[in-house]
Amino acid sequence: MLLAIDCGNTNTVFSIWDGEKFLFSLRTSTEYQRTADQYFVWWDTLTRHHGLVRPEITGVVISSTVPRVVFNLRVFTDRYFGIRPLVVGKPECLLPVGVRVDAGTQVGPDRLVNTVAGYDKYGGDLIIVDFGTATTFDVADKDGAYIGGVIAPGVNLSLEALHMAAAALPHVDITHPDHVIGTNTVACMQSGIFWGYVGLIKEISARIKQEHGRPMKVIGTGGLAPLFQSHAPVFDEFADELTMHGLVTIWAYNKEQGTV
Ligand SMILES: Nc1ncnc2c1ncn2[C@@H]1O[C@H](COP(=O)(O)OP(=O)(O)OP(=O)(O)O)[C@@H](O)[C@H]1O
Ligand SMILES: CC(C)(CO)[C@@H](O)C(=O)NCCC(=O)O
Ligand SMILES: [K+]
Repeated sequence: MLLAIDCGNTNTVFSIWDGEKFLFSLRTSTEYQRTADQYFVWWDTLTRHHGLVRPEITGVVISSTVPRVVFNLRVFTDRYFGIRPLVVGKPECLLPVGVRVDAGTQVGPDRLVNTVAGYDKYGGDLIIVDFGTATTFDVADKDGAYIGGVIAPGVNLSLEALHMAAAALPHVDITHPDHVIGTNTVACMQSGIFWGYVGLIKEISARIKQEHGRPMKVIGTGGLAPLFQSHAPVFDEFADELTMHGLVTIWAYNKEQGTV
């Protein structure tokens, strides 16, 4: 079985791929101090909970937006599975799509993985909007190459920033507000964030399409994509677990090329 690990700035997700489907996902906060042994205790408890006792892991693929966490993940996979992971962004990890950006730019591996997944599922000329710690727009060209995009603050980060910077603004959770005109502080903040992001997504997508000059499909993914899509359709499609799909695709490609 393949273990796919997606480390974001907020959360780290482990998913087990049995060759045909994902069996389940485990989510933990991203902390570079977490040791290999701590990962194992967590892993062993939760895989048992899902009915797998010491699953036989034969491959590991990692995408990490936090370079520091990779060290302990490497120790974890080496110590407990005897495996050297394939790490997206490292020179030995080949990508099935091109990357055409300014020389010397370090593209976030999650964005490359999303682009690979998007191209595999939908073909080229895509805008992939991912709601994580940041809200990112990844643009895939006709041939699937990653050609750049947009980085905006994440939804929860924006709410947190309002709370941190203004003494009278509480911590609130994102939700779909019934009205645009808020009649209390929480409703005002929820409206600002929800409708503000709807506007952001529409405006940025429209401008990307104009600049790109060819019809494009807009794909939404990440924890908060369904909330937006269900109340204010801003995507052509919602893709669940797009990053995980990309990790499996990259693993399969490297297997084909003989790099793993
Ligand atoms: N209705 C909701 N209200 C608040 N948060 C939500 C809601 N639905 C999902 N989430 C959040 O979305 C997160 C899942 O999003 P996702 O995995 O795409 O990104 P992330 O883990 O927040 O960021 P990153 O991948 O950058 O670490 C969950 O951890 C949860 O906190
Ligand atoms: C933008 C984030 C934080 C989104 O997870 C990540 O992709 C990242 O750290 N990117 C590096 C810069 C870039 O992608 O251009
Ligand atoms: K993510």
